[in-house]
Amino acid sequence: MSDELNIFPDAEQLATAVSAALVTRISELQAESDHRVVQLCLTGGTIATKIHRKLASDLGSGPVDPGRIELWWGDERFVATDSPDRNAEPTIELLAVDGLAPERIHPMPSAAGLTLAEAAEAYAAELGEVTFDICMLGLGPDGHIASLFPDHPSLEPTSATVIPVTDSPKPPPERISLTLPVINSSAEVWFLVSGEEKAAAAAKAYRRSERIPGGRAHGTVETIFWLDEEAAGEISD
Ligand SMILES: O=C1O[C@H](COP(=O)(O)O)[C@@H](O)[C@H](O)[C@H]1O
Repeated sequence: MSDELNIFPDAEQLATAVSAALVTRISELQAESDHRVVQLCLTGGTIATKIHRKLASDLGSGPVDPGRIELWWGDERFVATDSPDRNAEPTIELLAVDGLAPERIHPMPSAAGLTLAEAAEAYAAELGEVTFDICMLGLGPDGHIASLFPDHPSLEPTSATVIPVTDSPKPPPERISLTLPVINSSAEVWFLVSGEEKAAAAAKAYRRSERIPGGRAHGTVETIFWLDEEAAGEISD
């Protein structure tokens, strides 16, 4: 298990680099065999949205076969499907790349018909035994990843892969989240962090401080920190 740290001058350059690196990594994995489907878990958040914008054009014009990518989400806000607060739907709209297979796109359920607990169970059933090749994680200034918050019941040890989250300290209060065991079963975890307000959390995550959720997440093969200079401001090697 190894760590890599990549720092870029600003959020724009960070987003460009992450998108390009994703395209490279996905195409390497797909080159393993004609049938290789890449399991990619996306995150919500500000820097992720910038990356998805770049990815929309990079995926459509590069060596990747979009039909052999399976898309999952690390967390979701349990609100209406058309709410701007959702993580998945705005991303799916952005990533309208020819060739992406609709049956391989797995947004978490929205608040439409199911209770929060039922929605979490439904996503766990959909996910089954899937292991992510790459799990992307945003990081909050408080050190949260997905919808796992510090000093909050969402972080209690569990054998579940997906949990309902209530009383989220960050609105909206009801969410669905992958848990640490499933995140940490990913081959690669990529942290995406931008902005000065996240510098302390980024340093703690990089130092693997158990005090924040971000410090407890890692890949089984590799953990890559993608930061801009502001977010990297408190990391000293
Ligand atoms: O609420 C959330 O926040 C985090 C971080 O978002 P950011 O806007 O501070 O970058 C994100 O990773 C998570 O998916 C999202 O639901």
